[in-house]
Amino acid sequence: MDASAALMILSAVTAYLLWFRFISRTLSGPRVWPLLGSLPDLVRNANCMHDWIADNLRACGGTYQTCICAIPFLARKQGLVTVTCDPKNLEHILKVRFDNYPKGPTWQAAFHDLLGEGIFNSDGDTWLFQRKTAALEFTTRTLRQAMARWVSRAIKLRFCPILAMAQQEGKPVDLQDLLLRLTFDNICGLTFGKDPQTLSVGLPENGFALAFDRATEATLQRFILPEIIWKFKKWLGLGMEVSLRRSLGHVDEYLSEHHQHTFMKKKESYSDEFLQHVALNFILAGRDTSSVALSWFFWLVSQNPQVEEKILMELCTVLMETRGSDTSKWVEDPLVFEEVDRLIYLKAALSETLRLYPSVPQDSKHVINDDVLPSGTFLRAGSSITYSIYSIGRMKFIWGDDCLEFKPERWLSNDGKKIEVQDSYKFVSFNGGPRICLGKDLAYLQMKSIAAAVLLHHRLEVAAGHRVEQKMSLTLFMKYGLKMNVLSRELRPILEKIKNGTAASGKEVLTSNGNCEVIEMVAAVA
Ligand code: HEM
Repeated sequence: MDASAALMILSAVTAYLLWFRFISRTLSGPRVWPLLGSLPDLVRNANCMHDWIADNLRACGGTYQTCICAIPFLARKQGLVTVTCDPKNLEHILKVRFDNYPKGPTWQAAFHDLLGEGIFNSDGDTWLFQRKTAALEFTTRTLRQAMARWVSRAIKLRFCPILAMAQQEGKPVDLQDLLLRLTFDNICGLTFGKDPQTLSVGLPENGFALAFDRATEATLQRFILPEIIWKFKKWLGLGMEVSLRRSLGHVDEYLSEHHQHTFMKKKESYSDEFLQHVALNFILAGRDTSSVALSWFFWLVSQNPQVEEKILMELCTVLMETRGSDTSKWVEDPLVFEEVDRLIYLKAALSETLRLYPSVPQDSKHVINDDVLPSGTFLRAGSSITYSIYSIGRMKFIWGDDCLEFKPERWLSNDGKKIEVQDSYKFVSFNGGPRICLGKDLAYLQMKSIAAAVLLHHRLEVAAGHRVEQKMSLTLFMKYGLKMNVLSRELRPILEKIKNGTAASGKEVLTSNGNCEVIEMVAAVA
């Protein structure tokens, strides 16, 4: 090697070391390794990513910056990542400077084959147009009634019989799988006007559901690789890209047979392809989110018997008022909307579940122009910012010292009669700002109906030896499902409690509308 080559190598190494020193100092957060950035830490914590991010955020006061790869060009181009859970920053990104923080090109490119330019995967005018059209539909009673109808039918005709059979046979069920099937059937009913009945005795496989799952999984793989690599694999037809292409073929086939959407179908100017993508976006939005929230809810309730008891006391009180004292009438039919609407404590318990186990644990946005967050953090144009919804619910500085406890009471007003309005950016499990979840009210209606029906009929306990762990995915699934034993529900002790509670306090505290008749009925039943 001659002297000039040695000098060049020495200069390159020195330049790199200076750059690395700069990067390590500028970025606060998890360790930045020479060349590999925070990649080794990321790999090491791959199985507990959400808790690892929460620990980092706790240590850094709510916001940190890191880089995936410390090589100068890559670090600048795509490696600089800001992670935050500070509600003020969230309000800034999701509302105040909404236009500066779209989903961005990386996200859109990865999801384009599956979701096209549907509402989940678009920005700017394309998104705004769909948002306005869908928002009109989501505020009508028709959609709410349709959801109530699809949910009630599936609960009565299929979900309850499957649980009753499991109870009779003494066999555990995978509740997460049943719930996924149930919410898939509901959302297909709502979107196509037809229930595919993937939740039926024998649990039949459904080609569309399987293809859809495979396509989502293959799409997620794209986020692990740099864009250029997965695009190259797609072009060559390699690895998961083959599976993605095949699955998308099946999905398209199904959609072209069933594309009678309940909304947007009236506007005949839309192309079939566009309408199919609209449908897929709604299925993705409304299926996994509600079912994983319910899985964590049933698990949390099984671990917190005092919460379960309060849910049941509220449920019995409402049913006593609406259906009388004959308890056989309580389980004949699922609850109707007016009954579901009165279950305030149940709604608080579901919100508390979503605070600790948000269905979408991390979300991210692209930075268009240089900006400074309210926390003082500088964001470079072209970088991305991740907001950790999972961490927001687990910070003492946001939710207090008891932030890790499951306490539905924190959502209630002092008299316990209504949900206390929370600062919206400390609870972003349904997102916030102009892109807030459109299905929030439908989701509560659906989740409350399902939770009420299950808890009224059954007591659930985690099957012996079953491990409840988080799966590292865009949605917070349980890695091994949720195996639960289904036991019968005995309502008598609850009714006794209502009776004694009322007698002891001498007040009508247990009637949701102060109706004295209820107290007499409780006495009669218990
Ligand atoms: C517990 C249940 C649910 C949770 C936790 C939830 C959460 C979310 C979150 C976090 C987003 C923002 C995603 C993003 O932009 O990256 C979102 C968007 C959305 N959700 Fe939900 N969702 C739920 C149920 C539903 C249901 C049942 C529907 C439809 C029937 C629905 C429809 C939508 C739509 C259309 C969007 C896109 C809004 C937009 O980009 O303008 N969601 N949801």
